[in-house]
Amino acid sequence: MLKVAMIGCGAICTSVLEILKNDADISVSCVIVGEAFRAAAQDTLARVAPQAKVVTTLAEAGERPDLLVECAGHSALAEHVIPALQQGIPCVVVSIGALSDTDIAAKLEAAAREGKTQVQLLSGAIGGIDALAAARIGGLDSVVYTGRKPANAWKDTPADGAFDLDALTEPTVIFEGSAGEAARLYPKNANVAATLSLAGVGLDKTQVRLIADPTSKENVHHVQASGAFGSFELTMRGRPLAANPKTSALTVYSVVRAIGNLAHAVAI
Ligand SMILES: NC(=O)C1=CN([C@@H]2O[C@H](COP(=O)(O)OP(=O)(O)OC[C@H]3O[C@@H](n4cnc5c(N)ncnc54)[C@H](OP(=O)(O)O)[C@@H]3O)[C@@H](O)[C@H]2O)C=CC1
Ligand SMILES: O=C([O-])CC(=O)C(=O)O
Repeated sequence: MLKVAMIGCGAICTSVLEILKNDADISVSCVIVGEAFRAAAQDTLARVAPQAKVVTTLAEAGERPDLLVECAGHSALAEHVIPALQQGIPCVVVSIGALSDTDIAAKLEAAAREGKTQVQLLSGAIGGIDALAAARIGGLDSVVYTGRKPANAWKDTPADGAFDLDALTEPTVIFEGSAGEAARLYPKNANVAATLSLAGVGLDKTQVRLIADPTSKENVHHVQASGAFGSFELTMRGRPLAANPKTSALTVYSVVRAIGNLAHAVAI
């Protein structure tokens, strides 16, 4: 039985817990939340993971998990993931854009080395990371990423104000630049851009375009990569989660897959 601690009790975590409650090989022992979120998290866990404690730090849980799963936000890496790695607890994370801060990226790697363990950067809402990371070994020439989401997915971002999102009638480019800049400006919407960069040509060289599309009901991720291996082009049309239109449902399944691969006898 794999004992799992989770960080964040939002859209991804709740959907992950709903799926995991039927898996006899996995037990979620605690969910780490911010102090202000304790009561709401208790209500959620009563429904989807009654055995799990609500805590604000891993230390408060009083027991060591086999795995720490981050599905909270960029700040959770410094706050919870780095200390856990230092203690030798393996971690999987979805807030990959946090690594656009080179200080956090360096501390994450140093912590995993110190704890003689590993942090796995999950593919989340995007596919093809296996192909891209393999292609990088032969040498990549370019990676171009376009992220297109419905207009409401850009609420409470720098695009909200710079553009009148409610009044858009056609697809509108709200950002064009490097993946590093996209990840910093859009921490809840450009984790895919960061993931593609880290697997590919890096945060500065990965070209990113972000589009608010009032005609779309999907989160559409388009990637073009070329290099010594040849080239590929990929389009993912992700269904957004009802609880958070910024997040594609595939992110949930990516987390469940990663946990299952560590818990089950056969991994795929
Ligand atoms: N790799 C990928 O493809 C994707 C990655 N993501 C990442 O996953 C994150 C979570 O997504 P989602 O579940 O949809 O978002 P939600 O906003 O629905 O839930 C996130 C929850 O985590 C909490 N939280 C944030 N920071 C911390 C922290 N440091 N410690 C404890 N709790 C924290 C939030 O609290 P509060 O609201 O108070 O901040 C919120 O309750 C996104 O922010 C993004 O970084 C999302 C989609 C795709
Ligand atoms: O879930 C998605 O479609 C992608 C996303 O939010 C991100 O890249 O941060």
